[in-house]
Amino acid sequence: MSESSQAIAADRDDADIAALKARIRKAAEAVRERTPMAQSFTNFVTINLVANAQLAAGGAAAMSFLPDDVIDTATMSGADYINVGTLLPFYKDALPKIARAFHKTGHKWVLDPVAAGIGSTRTEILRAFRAAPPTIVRGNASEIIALATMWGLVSPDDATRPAGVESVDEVEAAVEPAKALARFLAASAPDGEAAVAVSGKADLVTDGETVYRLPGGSAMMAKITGAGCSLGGVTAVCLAVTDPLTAALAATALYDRAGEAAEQVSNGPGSFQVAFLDALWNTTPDQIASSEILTV
Ligand SMILES: Nc1ncnc2c1ncn2[C@@H]1O[C@H](COP(=O)(O)OP(=O)(O)OP(=O)(O)O)[C@@H](O)[C@H]1O
Ligand SMILES: Cc1ncsc1CCO
Ligand SMILES: [Mg+2]
Repeated sequence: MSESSQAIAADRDDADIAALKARIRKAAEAVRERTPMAQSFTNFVTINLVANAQLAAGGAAAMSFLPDDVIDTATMSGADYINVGTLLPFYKDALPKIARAFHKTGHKWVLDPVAAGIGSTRTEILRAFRAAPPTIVRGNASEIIALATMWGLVSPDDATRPAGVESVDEVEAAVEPAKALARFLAASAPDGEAAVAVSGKADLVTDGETVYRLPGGSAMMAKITGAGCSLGGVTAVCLAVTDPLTAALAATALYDRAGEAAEQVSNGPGSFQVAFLDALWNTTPDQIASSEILTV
């Protein structure tokens, strides 16, 4: 590329990021104004943190494990959240049933594929979601790699090993799987829009075309359980008011800023979790929208 075309491309990138930040600000303001409800079918370990984080971020929460409850309430829920962290045998029927109902009506939902790759029940459930996919997948790097591999979107390599609930891969290793996953989700979405968010030291969000990187956060976020699970729930709150890419970016940026603020005023995991909820509450749409977003 010549120097002048490089400069034109850089200007276009700057304009795209500015437009995206305007959408993020509008979404963050809409969450505060409208208190959108995002219903969750989530794991037992972190269910309380998920609900509290959704409230602190400006949304409303409702938890259920009954397909009829979840499917009926979807009409009141701006977007749903499904997290497969702790599974029971009946989920094998319940979760695909819920996903199919959402698919039929075009209801938007966020999936956290916790521990993707571990156990035949979890694998069966995650495989079933391929035919009725979510709008956003949010996970750590290992989970994103495992899900994209399971769905046949990237070729298997040694990264298909079970990952547990903690990531054993760097965010960078998940770039191509995340893009492939986002393109697959977009192709299945009624309006052609979807996103994938990969959390870690530096977070990554993609719509399948562009890869956005969001630096920041706090290492203490990995020392409490459920920073990732609750980020999924807050992403669903944002998805209730905006498009998938903007929702994933807004929630990710909010978590990075809130993590930094909480680290400043806490002195261990217990006080960090409390300070983190306060920080979710106190982080402004302006701070969220001013977050650094890189496309290189
Ligand atoms: N080392 C780190 N530095 C900065 N931020 C981090 C770090 N590790 C995690 N985070 C942040 O913590 C949040 C959760 O990410 P993480 O990758 O730990 O999710 P997870 O593994 O799914 O968590 P869990 O399953 O416990 O809910 C994200 O907002 C991410 O940016
Ligand atoms: C610790 C743990 N085990 C199953 S789900 C969960 C929460 C973090 O993913
Ligand atoms: Mg997780």
